[in-house]
Amino acid sequence: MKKLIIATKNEGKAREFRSLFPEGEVEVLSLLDLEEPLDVEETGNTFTENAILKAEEISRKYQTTVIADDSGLEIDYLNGAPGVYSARYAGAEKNDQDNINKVLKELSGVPANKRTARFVCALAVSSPGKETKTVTGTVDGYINEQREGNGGFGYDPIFFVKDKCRTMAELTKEEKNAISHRANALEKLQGILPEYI
Ligand SMILES: O=c1nc[nH]c2c1ncn2[C@H]1C[C@H](O)[C@@H](COP(=O)(O)OP(=O)(O)OP(=O)(O)O)O1
Ligand SMILES: [Mg+2]
Repeated sequence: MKKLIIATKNEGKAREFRSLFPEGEVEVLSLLDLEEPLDVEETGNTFTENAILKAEEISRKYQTTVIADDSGLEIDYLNGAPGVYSARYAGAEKNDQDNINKVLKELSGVPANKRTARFVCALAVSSPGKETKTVTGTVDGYINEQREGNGGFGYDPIFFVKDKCRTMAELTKEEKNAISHRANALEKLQGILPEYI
């Protein structure tokens, strides 16, 4: 079976990638399945730059095809923050609950029509001896007043999906996979992926 490493230490992302690839066709591993994985520093100014950094470094180390995902939340009222700092918004320990609390505090009292936001996902695919390619996917929504739902990960409990009238955390796995920024980006990658795996 073809093997693909997803250059992530985020269990939520790894779970979604496993379910986005048809079972039995591609074996999807993440850095959480490997011993002593590298920690790639995210020094880029954009999601795309960070995805390239992660994909190329991990692909070089394991000499195999790697997809990296750099993603996050852009809130218009905060001029695009937390953006590339989404994971470390409330501090270096990358705590989802602290990050959510910080966003809710910053948007406290802000009316519904000014709470527009989007999730962005940049994917980079890298393979030894091949040119790295990137794609980006997005999904639009609003920042909810409080947490709702237990599904997903990260900022999902406060991300109200425009087209679903529920938060991302209230959607089933299948519903999220049908509309998410990650699924949207992966769809764009499908056409070129066979050249890499
Ligand atoms: O579908 C999503 N639903 C909710 N939140 C999400 C989603 N997708 C990204 N996010 C948030 C989580 C984290 O705060 C940041 C990603 O940061 P990002 O650096 O790309 O990932 P990470 O550090 O958790 O793992 P890694 O770099 O090992 O892939 O955006
Ligand atoms: Mg990261």
